Amino acid sequence: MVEFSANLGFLWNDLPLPDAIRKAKAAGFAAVELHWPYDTPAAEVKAALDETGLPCLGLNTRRGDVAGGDNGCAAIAGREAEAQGYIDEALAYARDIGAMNVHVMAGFTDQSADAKASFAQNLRYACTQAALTQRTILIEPLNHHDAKGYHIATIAQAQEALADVDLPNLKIMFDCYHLQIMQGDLVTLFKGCQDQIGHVQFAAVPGRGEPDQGEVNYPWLLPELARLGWSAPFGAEYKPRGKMEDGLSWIAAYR
Ligand SMILES: O=C(O)[C@@H](O)C(=O)CO
Ligand SMILES: [Mg+2]
Repeated sequence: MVEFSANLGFLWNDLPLPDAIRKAKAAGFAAVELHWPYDTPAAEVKAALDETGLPCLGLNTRRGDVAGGDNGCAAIAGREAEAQGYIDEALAYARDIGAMNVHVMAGFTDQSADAKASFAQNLRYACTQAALTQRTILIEPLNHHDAKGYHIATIAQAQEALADVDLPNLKIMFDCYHLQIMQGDLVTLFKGCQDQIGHVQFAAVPGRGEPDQGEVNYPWLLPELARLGWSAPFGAEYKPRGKMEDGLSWIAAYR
């Protein structure tokens, strides 16, 4: 059966994280994943995970100065100390709550050789630290409408970064929403990098709402990716169009 992970960066994000975890459990999700949980003590998140029995699949490194336009800084030359501080923080939080993946946010760059070198240096650091506790580091191509100028926007760019680093615990976050916008042909794209994928996410295109309308036929696509071998929960990373609970009927198409 296809299972889902509730991305609590978008779902129930008006609630304290422990309550959002309980809501995800009650709605039938098999896991949760987080964006930036740092305002909530890890012990509170861990207690809610233990209470519900839900695993947390991952969380992101901090983005830096968001009001100033940052979206991560791991590929910004000259900010390595800051980036590595965010990596340490994220890995410590992940360890405390038992999350196995940390998504390292690259930031906006000119994709110069310096940016690529800085990204590789920071990712090597992240992977080496993550390996000490058998964790995986993720990088995610983001689409050029929502995140214009983000360091990686395609699978080829992510694969180039993986090749530069060449460590087995660096994987790709395959977000169908971003990749449909940037590349399309999602099944072929998935097959071309399947062994390099660490997590799969999805949302409607366009609009990023519930995955029940738009360009991508998810009730066909997600079972197809499962048939091809993807067995972990798919990350429901969408922005509810209306009231959160009213939008959950999309799940019925998979039951
Ligand atoms: O797709 C996204 O935006 C997320 O997966 C994320 O981690 C933040 O950019
Ligand atoms: Mg995503």
